[in-house]
Amino acid sequence: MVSIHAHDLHLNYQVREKLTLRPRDKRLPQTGGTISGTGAHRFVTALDGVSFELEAGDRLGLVGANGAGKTTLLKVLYGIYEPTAGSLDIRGKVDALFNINLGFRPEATGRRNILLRGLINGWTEAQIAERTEEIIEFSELGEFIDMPFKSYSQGMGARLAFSIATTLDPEILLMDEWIGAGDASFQKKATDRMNKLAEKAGIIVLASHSEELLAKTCNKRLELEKGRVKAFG
Ligand SMILES: Nc1ncnc2c1ncn2[C@@H]1O[C@H](COP(=O)(O)OP(=O)(O)OP(=O)(O)O)[C@@H](O)[C@H]1O
Repeated sequence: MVSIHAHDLHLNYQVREKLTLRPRDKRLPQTGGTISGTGAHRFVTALDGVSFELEAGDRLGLVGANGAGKTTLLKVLYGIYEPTAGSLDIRGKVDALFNINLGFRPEATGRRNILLRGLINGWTEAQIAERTEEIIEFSELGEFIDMPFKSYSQGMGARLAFSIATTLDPEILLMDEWIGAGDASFQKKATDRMNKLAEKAGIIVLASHSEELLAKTCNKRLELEKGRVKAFG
């Protein structure tokens, strides 16, 4: 059974800076985490005691102002960053759709990128071959699937990335504001597919600034403010 249990997660980024004689600006920033320390020991606290639990079927919407910590939390859940403190227990295979173009070869065709992307995600060639037609069909890219990825528009890239990431049955899918790139008809299809995925006992975590999208897609909401949980429910 898939689940995510996060308890009191902290994440500090260390930011090395040259020493300057400039006085520090004492104004509190409106956006971003909390800055502390000086010189080579400056830190940004991006996550500050974040706790929540998700079970199979949950679709969590992550909200918060710019710099509130949404992307950082997704990266901690994906294992890119180790939390500075706190505990994280994840059951299930995690896939992520962060930057749409990340992991795509611009010179390779869409079809070849399906194979490469699938291999990176740990699928066998046979598994990928079995699903390739379904991926192409869902993406509605038609003949463009045999054109190089660099000839795609942003929305076309988003269609392909989403189709690959969701066709290979992820157990836990993390997404960062990707969906805005798709047009209205694709967003509708994508929302239906995410609902089906979540019904198949998966977990979806989606960071977005669109309340409308989150209301359509998610059953839970976690609001971050300066790295702290402002509301969860
Ligand atoms: N690599 C990094 N080094 C230092 N600080 C960082 C780094 N990445 C993010 N931060 C800081 O961590 C805090 C949280 O950033 P994060 O990208 O998680 O915010 P976000 O909620 O995703 O914002 P947005 O809505 O703008 O995408 C910010 O204060 C940011 O300045």
